[in-house]
Amino acid sequence: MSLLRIATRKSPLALWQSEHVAARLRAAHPGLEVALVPMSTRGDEVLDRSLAAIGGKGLFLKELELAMQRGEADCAVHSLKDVPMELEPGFALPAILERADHADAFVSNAHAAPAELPQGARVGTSSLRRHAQLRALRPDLRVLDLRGNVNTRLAKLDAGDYDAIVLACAGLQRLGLEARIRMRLDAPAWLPAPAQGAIAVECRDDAGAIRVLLETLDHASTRLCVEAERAMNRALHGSCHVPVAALARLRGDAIALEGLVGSAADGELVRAAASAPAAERERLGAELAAALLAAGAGRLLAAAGAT
Ligand SMILES: NCc1[nH]cc(CCC(=O)O)c1CC(=O)O
Repeated sequence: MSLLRIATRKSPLALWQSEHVAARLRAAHPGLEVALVPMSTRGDEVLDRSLAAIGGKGLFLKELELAMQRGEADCAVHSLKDVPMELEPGFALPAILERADHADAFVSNAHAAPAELPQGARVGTSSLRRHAQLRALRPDLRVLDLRGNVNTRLAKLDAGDYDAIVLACAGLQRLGLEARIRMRLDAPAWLPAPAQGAIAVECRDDAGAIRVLLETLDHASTRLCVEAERAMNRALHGSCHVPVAALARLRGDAIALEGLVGSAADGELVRAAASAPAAERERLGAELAAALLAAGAGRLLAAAGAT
């Protein structure tokens, strides 16, 4: 193979991530030519309706998968947290890159932390997971919808539409916007989306040579952790537009997994944590999901329309 074509969304973050994968591939495979194929997806175009209403986050992948099926691209780069728990049949994720910062970021021009927001302040996020955790911290906050790419969301904050917003640290760091982070929102009090901060590369599962090439970028310990997080998420509902958070960390040969299910309506959070040998990460994820359900998470998921 001499040319590898990477299908990518066109947002600045998606382009950064795809350029990053391209640079890593060029470094690992001298002589390989790598080109980006930027594409628009329905998830990027339809901004006036919620993602759930237009079919969930899989919409960000669909067009890229069609391009691979048509033979117009060899692989596609995604934020793993946007990849559905069940991949489309015929596709594989041969590379999960080393995870960047997994945490969420509190971003505000006037306030240094959620605790310092005035009573009834307006906080922007369209994530049920962030919404529920914000309401758990501060039931008085007014959580308002906020869609669009990272730069668009920051522009809306700067225009005064919100007193604060919550974004992923990883996205801000990749875009050179780390200075916008006022406070990291981190475990155990605050949990990220399953697989947040990890970049994944998808290809057709029948693309043997491409798979082998992409596998050179795979980061084993990141994969162990995000597979545990995704197993938990999969056992809870099967989609990704739900108030579910998870964080797995490797401690020697064991994985420590924390998870929560929340309610955006009233800020109730159901939490659980467990550890297991890394080899048993799928079982660990399923068992943590069962523990969350036993603690009442099913009612919160049903209320969020996830079941
Ligand atoms: N929902 C969009 C999205 N998908 C991945 C990231 C951040 C990068 C990552 O998690 O690797 C973001 C932006 C955000 O949540 O602020």
